[in-house]
Amino acid sequence: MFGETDKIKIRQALQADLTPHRYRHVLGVAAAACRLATRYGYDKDRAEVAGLLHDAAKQIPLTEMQALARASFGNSLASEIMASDNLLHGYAAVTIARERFGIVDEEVLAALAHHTTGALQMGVLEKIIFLADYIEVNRDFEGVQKLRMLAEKDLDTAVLAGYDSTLQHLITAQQHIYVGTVANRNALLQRMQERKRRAEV
Ligand SMILES: Nc1ncnc2c1ncn2[C@@H]1O[C@H](COP(=O)(O)OP(=O)(O)O)[C@@H](O)[C@H]1O
Repeated sequence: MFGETDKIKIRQALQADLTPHRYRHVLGVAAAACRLATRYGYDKDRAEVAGLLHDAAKQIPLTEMQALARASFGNSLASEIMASDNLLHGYAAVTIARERFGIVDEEVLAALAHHTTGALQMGVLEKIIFLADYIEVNRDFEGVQKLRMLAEKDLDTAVLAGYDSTLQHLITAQQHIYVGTVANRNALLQRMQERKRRAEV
């Protein structure tokens, strides 16, 4: 479990390492994660720590990110993830959390790893951090208000809308799409549809 001292130590380290803009975003994600934890009955301290650390590797050069990710995941990550700082920084943050801050909480570590790509199956904290990253107070993009509203109503519906928003953005910007995200989005959609069908019979 995490106490105030742990959180202060993490905040100080991040403030020293990140740009003011990135640090503000990190504080926003931690605050949004706390609110979602309260809403969905999850431990607030664990949500706050995961929110604080999700971008701990964001400003590290790609080659260092790759070494950090290898320290926790070996050669198990898709080559597309390994080649992109956008996709890799969450996986690299796992090693920073473990080695620099002594974090062993598997749910916190999974939430860091999957906050950009999502995963085929995500637990509550993974969903909270994935969403908090979109809806934190400093974010301003088309559709953010709808995402904030959905996040209050239903976690899965909001995560699905988060995936869709990123995919739509990448298509509009004519950017490469890592297909793992599409598979993760489809797996969630299928589980939601099965749950709905079961509720109807
Ligand atoms: N499937 C994907 N394929 C390619 N780029 C992606 C994919 N998913 C997310 N991204 C991009 O990765 C970047 C980092 O996203 P994210 O980690 O959610 O934000 P942040 O690091 O600001 O918290 C964004 O520019 C996003 O568009």
